[in-house]
Amino acid sequence: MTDASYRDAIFSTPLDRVASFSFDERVVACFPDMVRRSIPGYGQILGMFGVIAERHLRHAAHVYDLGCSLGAVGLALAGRLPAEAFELTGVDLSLTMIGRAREIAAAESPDHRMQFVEGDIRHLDYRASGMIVLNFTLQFLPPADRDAVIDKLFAALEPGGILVLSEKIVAEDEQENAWLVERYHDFKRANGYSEMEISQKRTALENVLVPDTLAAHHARLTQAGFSRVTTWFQYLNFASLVAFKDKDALIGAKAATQDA
Ligand SMILES: C[S@@+](CC[C@H](N)C(=O)[O-])C[C@H]1O[C@@H](n2cnc3c(N)ncnc32)[C@H](O)[C@@H]1O
Ligand SMILES: O=C(O)C(=O)C[C@]1(C(=O)O)C=C[C@@H](O)C=C1
Repeated sequence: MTDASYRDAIFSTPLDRVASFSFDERVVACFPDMVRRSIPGYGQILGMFGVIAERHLRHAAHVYDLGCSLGAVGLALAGRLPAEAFELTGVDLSLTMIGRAREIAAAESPDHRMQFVEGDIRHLDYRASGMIVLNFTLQFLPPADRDAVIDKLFAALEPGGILVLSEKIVAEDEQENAWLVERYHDFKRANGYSEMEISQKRTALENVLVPDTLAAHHARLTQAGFSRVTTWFQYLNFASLVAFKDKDALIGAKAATQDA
């Protein structure tokens, strides 16, 4: 990205009281560095969105990027697909994120049709879409609100449509989960975070980022009506799933340049 991005040092000094994590201006300023050093596989997941879209997106279809932050999903698609291939709407609760996303998209992909709107993905009137992406967003909704959002997204998807859902996850087995969390903290150490940063961020995320199990994600997506759900990526306690609206979605994947 060409934007000025600062190194994430938000939890690097001792805090008397660690406030709940929020996507405020300090987080926006260091967000690219924070996600790169905190989400295992973040860059690899982004790199696959264009590849998946090439195979499943109807020509000129509408795409939603929900909880878009600085618009990385749209930029990833724009890096791979021509301007006429899709139209994208990014939605985020944080107006600061949306403002920066608009600036970055205008600078980096001025020819692609991408708009960024402030909004709560729980209360949106969704338009028909070929692809909907939730890249590390559902985990921030209160658990009780998650089913209804996924139901709405299923209804908004066109025939042949896909939902891509990336999430921090919790393993059902307690020991397996402890191992994954410990290795995740090692991953953060290896990326330059101190013990204090790791522990204060953990406290700040309590009751803010509430992870589900992979089984719960699969069950929710299946319950909403998706015909097929596949976990296509997992790196420690971070995973990405793709949910297909229709039964024949797998054989329905098209050649990269072919129009639907
Ligand atoms: C971890 S970030 C997403 C990262 C981003 N998708 C990416 O790929 O770089 C989570 C985002 O979800 C947004 N968010 C949380 N709850 C939301 C809601 N109810 N409606 C819209 N956005 C929400 C936050 O403001 C934040 O920008
Ligand atoms: O730092 C952590 O512990 C995380 O869970 C990473 C995570 C996420 O998964 O969304 C949490 C908050 C920030 O948005 C960036 C990354």
